[in-house]
Amino acid sequence: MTQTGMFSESTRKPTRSTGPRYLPPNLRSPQNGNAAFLDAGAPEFTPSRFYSPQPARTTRGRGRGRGPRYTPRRNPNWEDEKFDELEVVDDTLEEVKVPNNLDAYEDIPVQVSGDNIPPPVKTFAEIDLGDCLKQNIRRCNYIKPTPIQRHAISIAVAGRDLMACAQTGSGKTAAFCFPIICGVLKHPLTVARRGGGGSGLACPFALILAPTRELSCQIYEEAKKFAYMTGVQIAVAYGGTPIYQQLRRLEKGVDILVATPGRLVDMVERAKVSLGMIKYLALDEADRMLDMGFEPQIRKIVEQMDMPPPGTRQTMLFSATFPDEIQRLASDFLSDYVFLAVGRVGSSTDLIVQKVELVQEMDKRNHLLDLLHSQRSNATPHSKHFLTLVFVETKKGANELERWLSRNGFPAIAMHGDKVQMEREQALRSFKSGATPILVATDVASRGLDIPHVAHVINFDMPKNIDDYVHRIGRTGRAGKCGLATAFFSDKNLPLAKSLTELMKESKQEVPSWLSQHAENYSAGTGSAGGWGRHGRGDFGGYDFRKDTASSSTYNNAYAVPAIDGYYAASAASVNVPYGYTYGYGSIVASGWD
Ligand SMILES: Nc1ncnc2c1ncn2[C@@H]1O[C@H](COP(=O)(O)OP(=O)(O)OP(=O)(O)O)[C@@H](O)[C@H]1O
Repeated sequence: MTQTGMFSESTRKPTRSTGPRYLPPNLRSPQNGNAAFLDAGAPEFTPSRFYSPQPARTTRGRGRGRGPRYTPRRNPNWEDEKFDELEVVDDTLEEVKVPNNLDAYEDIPVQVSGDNIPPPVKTFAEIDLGDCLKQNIRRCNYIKPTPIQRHAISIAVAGRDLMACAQTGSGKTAAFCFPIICGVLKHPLTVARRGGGGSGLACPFALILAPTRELSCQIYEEAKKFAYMTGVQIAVAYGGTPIYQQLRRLEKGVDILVATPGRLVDMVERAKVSLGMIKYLALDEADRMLDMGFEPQIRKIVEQMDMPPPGTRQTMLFSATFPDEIQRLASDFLSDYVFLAVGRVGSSTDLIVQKVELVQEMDKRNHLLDLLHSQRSNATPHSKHFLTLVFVETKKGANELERWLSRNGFPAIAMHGDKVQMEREQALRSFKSGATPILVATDVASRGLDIPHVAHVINFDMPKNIDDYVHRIGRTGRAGKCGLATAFFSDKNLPLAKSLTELMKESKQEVPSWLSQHAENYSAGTGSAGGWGRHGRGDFGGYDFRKDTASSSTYNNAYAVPAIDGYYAASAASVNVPYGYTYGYGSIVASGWD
């Protein structure tokens, strides 16, 4: 029998399920925007504000706080905004709030390589982030840093370039936002120098690039929360909406610009944005930004538009996946960088229960209906509010499935690149709020989006490669919560069998025997190594491609030290371990990273 009991393995004919379907704990028993720009009267900042925050409004923006009254110098360019309003408020789903469980990331091995690596921290308090930012970190309820944050923030605040890879939902956004905001606060620019002096040319100090409009907006919203009441000016630029509104905002001056590449190129070519002052450059979903689709635009932005060169600017690349060839390409943009991998590059988190079902193309719709009916009938008062994200291959397929699900009693909405931006945003809003609890999307929704309450990701059509699968399923199981991912695997997907098997094994998932068999047959038939060949060596563990080329003597300043509380603390002592150190379990250290 197949893993799911839905199909007979020998005939592969569908046999309707009679027994109860598997539902993971998160679906069973659940104890488990676009606001206007910046703060209410945010004051112009000065270096002293880095260390001396203005008194917080203790009611989180509602009414007056206690303590000494602070009347900030109002800047007419800033519109009133309160911290609470910077959050995506989804009152309808308030009752299903599941707390983050960041302890889930404690056991993940960490590998760091490079020269003179700054040691990690255990708490936010240990890093010199400034009082204002620290206060906002507390406001966001970030009690302690996740592993990627412990390492990356310390490395970035020390001024080092960074290529960082960590699992989906493990807090990479804050890992690049905090050092950037901290850097801006330490080197404040005058309004004129940041482009707000009426020159019509915005000169941001930091640039964060992301591949999709929705992700840019999300990073922008997050960054605004982190920079609340600091005076740091943040703006967003993305396509699909009138450029003039965004340009008007930029005319007021900007410290941190979050952008999609196309819209940014347009603005630079219109001489509305200069990249000449960029000190910090962050690429989120960096492997996507440097793959064939985006690479020419990124090269143009980074190499031909006045941006200071590597070494002068600080560059940070983040993703959950980092194929070798992209690492190689990315090194053009970096200078003496540290490579950081939390978990193995491109691995998935075992917080996500992965199910693979053998379903032929013509049976997929009925199979999906069965799955949704079963989910509905097993739902508890709590889990009935959870959201389901269904990935399909084509835009047309998304529209068709949306209509078909809605006709069959499952309210769904589609999101894809052929929809106008307003429709895309509307779809996402409706999904996030729970008004339409099923989103049918193409890969436009596969990366970076942090949507609370997504409990189930269904790969109705499998993606073309395993990295996309990792990002897609990563829309659930975030911030330490669990999630479920179901994949419909058909004959079309045989080339994916080996890498999927390996990914599942590594994430401690049960691999159906038919899938293992396909994996063996397919790689034997094609003579292909398949699987993790994308990382060059077919091994497990974080992997810095420089290890294949660098002489170890270049990287003799690294160290490894014993675990404290299940985590390894750094020691200043160099023990002359060639090329990098590894945090985590001994078994991982010996697993072939060196
Ligand atoms: N230190 C922390 N404490 C509490 N919550 C956190 C912390 N860091 C991040 N989070 C929360 O975890 C969630 C996931 O974070 P984030 O979106 O940055 O993940 P990511 O690693 O960028 O994921 P992806 O690879 O999908 O882009 C967010 O809701 C964020 O607010």
